Amino acid sequence: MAAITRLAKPSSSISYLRRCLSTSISSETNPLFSSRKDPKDRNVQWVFLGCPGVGKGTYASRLCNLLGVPHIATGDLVREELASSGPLSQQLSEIVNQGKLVSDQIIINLLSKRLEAGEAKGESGFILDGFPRTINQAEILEGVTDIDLVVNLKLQEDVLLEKCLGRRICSECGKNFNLASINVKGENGNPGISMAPLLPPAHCTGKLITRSDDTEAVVKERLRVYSEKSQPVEEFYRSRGKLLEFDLPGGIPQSWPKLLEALNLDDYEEKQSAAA
Ligand SMILES: Nc1ncnc2c1ncn2[C@@H]1O[C@H](COP(=O)(O)OP(=O)(O)O)[C@@H](O)[C@H]1O
Repeated sequence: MAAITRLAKPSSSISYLRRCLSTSISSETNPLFSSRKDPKDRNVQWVFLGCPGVGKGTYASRLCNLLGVPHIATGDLVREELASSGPLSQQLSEIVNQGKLVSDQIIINLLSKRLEAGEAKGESGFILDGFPRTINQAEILEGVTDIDLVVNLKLQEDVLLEKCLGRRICSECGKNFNLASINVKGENGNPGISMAPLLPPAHCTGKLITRSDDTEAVVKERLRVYSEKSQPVEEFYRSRGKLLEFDLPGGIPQSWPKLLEALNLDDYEEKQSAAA
């Protein structure tokens, strides 16, 4: 990922990226494109798409543990910046708490810093969660590196809202839990869905917090913004033959094995646990 990190350092990273990308230098001679390695010689470069509350973070982080790649969630980068009370903090808090998207420029800068830090630690490959979220971000990413696969997680909208409202985070260990108990009956040929709550262990129970943007009004706005700005990103990757659609059949116990199967990783998990 040297390309993105090197490109995005200047504060005007997007216009800088655009300038670089519009040059007609070939990929062999342009060092900006040196990260376009043969997929055989590097770890996976995947993207997770899906509406707020669908479980991108849960499944992306599990896959990252399995595949040994970093889980890079731009929402986490935004929240870290918010918590740091740095110069961007106030501006970001207003945007996030209205359910709007942060500017592409700020996101690219946060992502670049994260990739640069990872590169310094010798990280290779990634699963991106929550990026790209606009066509502009998708084009920028496409311009600097190869994405092998895009997983599009899907759940019906009423379930998404319940899941966001039930979401809790342990303020000490940072783990995510969910208090919602979902039981939707099948209707009009659509299958029903059940998801058991993901309850915290006793030592986290008294330390649970709710994200400030997980209120009903803000979640509804985030869902609206997703369909306006991020659904076109699904089409962007679909038309490039990279999109894997995955309808979650239930909670983690039902969905995780099916997801591994869809990714042809069911054998991989068995081999990994046998080797552990
Ligand atoms: N790629 C991005 N582009 C613009 N804004 C982003 C991006 N990623 C995260 N954000 C901001 O951070 C907030 C939280 O992101 P995230 O944790 O991914 O939420 P969600 O649960 O809505 O998927 C978003 O509502 C948005 O304001």
